Amino acid sequence: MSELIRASAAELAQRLAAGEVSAVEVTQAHLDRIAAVEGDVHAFLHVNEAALDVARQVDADRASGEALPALAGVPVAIKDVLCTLDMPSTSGSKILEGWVPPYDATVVARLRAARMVPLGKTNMDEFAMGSSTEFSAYGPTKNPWDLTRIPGGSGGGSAAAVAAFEAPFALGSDTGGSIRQPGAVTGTVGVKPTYGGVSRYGAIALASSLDQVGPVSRTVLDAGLLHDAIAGHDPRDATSIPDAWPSMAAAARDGASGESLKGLRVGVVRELDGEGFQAGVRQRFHETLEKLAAAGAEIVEVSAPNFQYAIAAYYLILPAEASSNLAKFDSVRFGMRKDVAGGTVEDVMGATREAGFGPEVKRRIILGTYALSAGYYDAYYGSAQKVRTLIQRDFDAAFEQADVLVSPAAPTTAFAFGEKLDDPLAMYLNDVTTIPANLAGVPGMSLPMGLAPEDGLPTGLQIMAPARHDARLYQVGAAVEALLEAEWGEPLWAKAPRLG
Ligand SMILES: NC(=O)C[C@H](N)C(=O)O
Repeated sequence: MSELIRASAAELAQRLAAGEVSAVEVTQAHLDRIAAVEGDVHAFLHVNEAALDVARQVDADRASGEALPALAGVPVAIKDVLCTLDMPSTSGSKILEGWVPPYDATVVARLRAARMVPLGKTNMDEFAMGSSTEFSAYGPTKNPWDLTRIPGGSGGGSAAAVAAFEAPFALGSDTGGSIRQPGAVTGTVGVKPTYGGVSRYGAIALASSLDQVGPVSRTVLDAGLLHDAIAGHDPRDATSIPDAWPSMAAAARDGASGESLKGLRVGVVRELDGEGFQAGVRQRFHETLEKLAAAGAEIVEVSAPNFQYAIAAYYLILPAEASSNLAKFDSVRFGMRKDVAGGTVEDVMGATREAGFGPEVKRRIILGTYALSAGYYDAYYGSAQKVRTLIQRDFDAAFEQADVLVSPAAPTTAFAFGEKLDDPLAMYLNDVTTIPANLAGVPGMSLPMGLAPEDGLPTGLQIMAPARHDARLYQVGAAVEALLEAEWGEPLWAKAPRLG
């Protein structure tokens, strides 16, 4: 295994800038790794044939003395929910099989402007609906820690690619936990930025009032570097916040000393612990709290009584928005078309959607259409929106008592394939800790907090901050990471099976 694939993006950037290694060498090392482990992991739906050309151009420009951006030549993987001009973008669905968009998502354009090297498109649950990648129309991704287990979802491909050293970092999207829950179960770092912090232009929409694009990586600093590369105002996304953002990477560097933990008020959300949480996850969580207290943090218990309704509200709001967002897959404008001999336009649309959408997508379209139908609108969608406001108020109250809120990032470690496939509610419960942040628009980070004693699999700590205070997540996250790594003697990812 080349040592280049185990280097962080920050280290690669430094070595590239110093001329110690070329972008072609770094890219080739990752392509070799992809070739070696993809048969087991299946993190990618498409590997970028142009990756080496992009790398070669970076090397040529560097050789000619051109001043290049800091991450020039660093490879990155991209979740297939994001539109890419030169690669198919399927969102994990058959209905978009082979579809190559006519434009790049803004975040992808920003990676290109930063001269990073796109390695390919990563697997995901169809249209980001799921927590295991088992709903991908192209077969599941396997968890690099245990190939019989799920890598989380919907962004299991991005998380597994990073955990298996196929990419130093990757882009994901998080509507109810799709960056953070895969992060938790693969021992990686995942961040859902503040709603509006990162452009969604060219991100295939699931639920527009919840979706955010964000980074997945092996270190908090790397997540910050990628976050910085994609953040900032985009006039093409009406929900994009116009203000400038502080550097997340700088916050991570600043946090690593641990100084910021002194006197930090860490709020433990009572409702996100206890029943339904795996014993080993709870054990690691409470040990982490003890370590934070020993490092000078003040641990306070906070209550968010309406969080218990978050999943119920989410599964009305999300299907309502998704059913309307997915109406555009009508067989006329783009994507799959199933012709029906002698049929009407409606017949063709019906046949296409029947053939093109998988079971979870159909379930949510039916749920959403029902929730929005005349006579039920106020009872379901209207009530869910009111619950959403109550959850936002719970956050406001909690952030008066605490600077950050913490919980386990997922209730269990990675489960086995098939375990929750026939039980949608059991699948939905995976996001019990992550959904509140989406409903309120606040940022959340998941980072490794050790292996669960009963199964030796990664557990994740979630840190949440008030809206627009993403930098605080990085500062605190880097401090927690340094604290835990000092005790383990090495980062968690160093314990991952080598594969390949
Ligand atoms: N899209 C997400 O953030 C994942 C969530 N598990 C869902 O199925 O909606």
